[in-house]
Amino acid sequence: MKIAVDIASVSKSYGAVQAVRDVSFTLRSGVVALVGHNGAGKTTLMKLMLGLIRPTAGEVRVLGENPAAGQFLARRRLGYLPENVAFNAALTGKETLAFYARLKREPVDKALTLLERVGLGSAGTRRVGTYSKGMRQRLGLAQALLGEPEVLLLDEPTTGLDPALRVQFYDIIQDLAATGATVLMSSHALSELEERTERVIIMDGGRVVVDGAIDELREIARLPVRFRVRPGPASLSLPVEFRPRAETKLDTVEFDVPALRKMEVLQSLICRDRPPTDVEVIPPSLDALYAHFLNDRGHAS
Ligand SMILES: Nc1ncnc2c1ncn2[C@@H]1O[C@H](COP(=O)(O)OP(=O)(O)OP(=O)(O)O)[C@@H](O)[C@H]1O
Repeated sequence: MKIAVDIASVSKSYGAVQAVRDVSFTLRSGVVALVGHNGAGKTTLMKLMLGLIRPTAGEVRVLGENPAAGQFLARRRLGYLPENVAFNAALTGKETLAFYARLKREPVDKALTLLERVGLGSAGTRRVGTYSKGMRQRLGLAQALLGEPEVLLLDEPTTGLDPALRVQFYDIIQDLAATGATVLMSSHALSELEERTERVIIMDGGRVVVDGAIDELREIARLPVRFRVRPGPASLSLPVEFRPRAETKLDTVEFDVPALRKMEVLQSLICRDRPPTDVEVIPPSLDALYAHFLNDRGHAS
């Protein structure tokens, strides 16, 4: 699989502010989440990939080219949805998309089919000034999808979308990733990323704190796993070290077990004379992993 984005020892300072510090990673096809507190450097990294700003040190390559070079031919193969989409309120959705299609030298007819794809088909003739925030966000996504980009950079794309639209949004980007595209999205909505990204890059203070698949992050963090046991008619006696959590529901018992002892505890539960009627083993969530990696660095989560 070819490398679509190559960030090599990249730093970016704005005067005294070090927004990005010695960051290196590569992106191939698939969906990658870029997460971190406000000001962690996520947007700055995306702007570097777009060639809107130049690195203070290091090298950025997107689709084999330097995006800040005068003739960045790969620009047409890039899509970008900024954090705050701003459109001309006087234009209709169709006119807006046609305008961006011409800028990107894409056929306008084909571009307009994207309005259907993001669920704005019937609102295409309405002026953007009358759109809700979610509708503007979807128009922004349609603009970013122009020309079936090979690299799609999305800055907090699901802000303002209701739960049904979020599901639709993830379906669209997963379809695109399935065709071999690279999708990098920054987000604060960790719980919805968990099932939908193959890899997570956590940033803090301009640096990459950890980078990997969620299971790899779990492996590194070694946070306890949660057991949720339905004892059934038999009462559940637990070793003292596994004290039930206070908020346990009436018919279930929940307790935390060190990751390395998961199988041993599971086996001891199942091999009882009267085993529980149900056992759920819940791995640490992305929220918990995020708090763990950032707390390690002396932050409150
Ligand atoms: N044009 C600029 N001039 C000066 N400082 C800037 C500029 N752009 C960003 N910064 C600073 O660089 C740091 C990183 O900002 P950036 O916008 O990349 O963070 P972020 O992770 O995208 O944050 P958020 O989640 O709030 O969008 C912040 O301290 C920010 O104030």
